[in-house]
Amino acid sequence: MLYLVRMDVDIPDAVGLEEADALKAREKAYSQELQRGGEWVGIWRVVGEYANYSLFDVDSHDRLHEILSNLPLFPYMTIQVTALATHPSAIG
Ligand SMILES: O=C(O)CC1=CCC(=O)O1
Repeated sequence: MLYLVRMDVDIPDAVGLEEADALKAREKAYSQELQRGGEWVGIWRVVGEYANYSLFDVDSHDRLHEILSNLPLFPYMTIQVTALATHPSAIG
């Protein structure tokens, strides 16, 4: 099942630079592990924003929720999920 996910990140100043850097490093490692495993198909920066669009290929809504809710930056994100179905004009 394919999902297009937009993540907007807003880390409050109260978190502090050191903690924010640690969270970002954990986020990167977590993301890259899931990319290597094939569930996180790709990630793109939204130009000019602290946000990304990501494509996930996972078995269930529950699995996507598990992945997203375990993101180290999850407490500081607004997340929008769009489930994708096959378009009738798609050739592949
Ligand atoms: O920087 C972001 O957009 C947040 C993020 C999600 C996965 C990752 O590595 O960074």
